[in-house]
Amino acid sequence: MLEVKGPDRPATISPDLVVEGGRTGGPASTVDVPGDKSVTHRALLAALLPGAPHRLTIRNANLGGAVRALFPALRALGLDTLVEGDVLTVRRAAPVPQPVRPHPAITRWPDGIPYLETAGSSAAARLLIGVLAGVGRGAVVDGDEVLRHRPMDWIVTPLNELGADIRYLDRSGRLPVSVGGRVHRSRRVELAVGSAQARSAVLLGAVAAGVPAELRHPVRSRDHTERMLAAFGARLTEGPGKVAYDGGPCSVPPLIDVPGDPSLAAYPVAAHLLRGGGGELRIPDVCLNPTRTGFFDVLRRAGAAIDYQDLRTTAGGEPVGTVVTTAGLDGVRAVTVDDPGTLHALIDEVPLLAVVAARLPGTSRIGCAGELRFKETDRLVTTARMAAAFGACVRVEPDGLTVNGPRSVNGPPPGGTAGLSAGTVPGFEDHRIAMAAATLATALPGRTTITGGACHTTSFPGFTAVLRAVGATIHEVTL
Ligand SMILES: O=C(O)C1=C[C@@H](OP(=O)(O)O)[C@@H](O)[C@H](O)C1
Ligand SMILES: C=C(OP(=O)(O)O)C(=O)O
Repeated sequence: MLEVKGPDRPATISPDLVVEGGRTGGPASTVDVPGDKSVTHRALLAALLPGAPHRLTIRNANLGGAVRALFPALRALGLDTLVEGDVLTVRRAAPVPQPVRPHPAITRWPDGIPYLETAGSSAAARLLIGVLAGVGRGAVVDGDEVLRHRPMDWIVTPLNELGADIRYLDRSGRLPVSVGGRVHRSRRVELAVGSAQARSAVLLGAVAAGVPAELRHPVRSRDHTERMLAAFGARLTEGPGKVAYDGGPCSVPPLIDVPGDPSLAAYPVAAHLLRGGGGELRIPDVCLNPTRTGFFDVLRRAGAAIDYQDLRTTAGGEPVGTVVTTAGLDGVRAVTVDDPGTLHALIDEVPLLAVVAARLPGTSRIGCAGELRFKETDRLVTTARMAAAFGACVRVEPDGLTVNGPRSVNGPPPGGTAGLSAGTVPGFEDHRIAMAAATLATALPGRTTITGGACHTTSFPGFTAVLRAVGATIHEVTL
């Protein structure tokens, strides 16, 4: 029996998701997905950079739980957030203190600095710590019970090398931390992990402080921070394995447009491919930054009909276009991810890629994925357990997953289920696991219940509506 490592998952707190699979209606030929979560986080935090406008408007914002997790912390720092449709406005306002989340070992919190807490969002906490260290604003940064188990030394060690004074208030390497001092030493720092959150936190710290720095990194993972800062006028030089900042100024514009989230577009694309039967699906205005398109690129290389059209570049420096997919997996081969760059370009899509791979003939291998053990759950283990509940054969390796699909070299029969069946499947209160399960379930005849599956709102508000638009029958069950 596989164990889910890390913190005990909370008892299911989200409603279940129920999918009546195999009953596809007439799918829409075009669907939209929300704005990108990573770009929205960065745009929001830009409001804390020196010289940021008094009023910052973010259009097409992702308004899922992970982004909203930043609102109370920003409010405590004197920035109010106003949501109108998918437009997010950040304005200066009187600070509103954030209530302290009880902690089993801390009864007295540091005096005189605000307590900031970003619920379960690690991107929010890590990037916030970087910006605070850069602007020299003291604060306590904390998270929920799950986030308190995720590694923070990835950012604390390099930021302290640059002169910040970030201290662990309980366990070493974990939240909560106090942020003090200020980035002031110009250094070359080596990042231990490929995490884009780590690189972004340190880069934001250096740029917010106006202190030159060179960051050596093992993988060029998502580079939205670099693109955004460059669009703001920061002078960054990039080379293999490094990014350098010269200490010069940058200026935050009053309006930031967020492109569609490719990690979210992956679900309707996968549902459409799994459903089969031809027919074209178009998803416009998706961020096609190559550090994010790994899911599509890997499947394209394996023979899936996925195309990019209407390509252009936004003012923020992000490539954007329409993702066009033709339904069906006929002739698509097993997939292989064996380099860190590709893995990081699909890091949040690994659970989804694994369930798609369970429908591909032969053995698929997703490697270089050790960092997935430090997400909301150990996603190598939770992916395997979720997939096993459908009857899929997914093996956890030290650094990834091996997925055994059906044997036939000709692929599964059209509309066949490759030995997978609907049933009750754990969602582990992890949005990526729950959404991958729901997507596979759309293609399997019968009813699948994903326990706690409605946690998809963390990153994908409107997930059920988008799946319905591509023909799925899906609803939430509130007990
Ligand atoms: O930089 C970001 O916004 C993110 C980077 C990734 O995490 P890591 O960079 O830690 O791999 C990703 O999993 C997360 O959803 C968002
Ligand atoms: C891992 C994720 O986010 P974070 O690391 O910011 O919690 C995610 O959205 O899948």
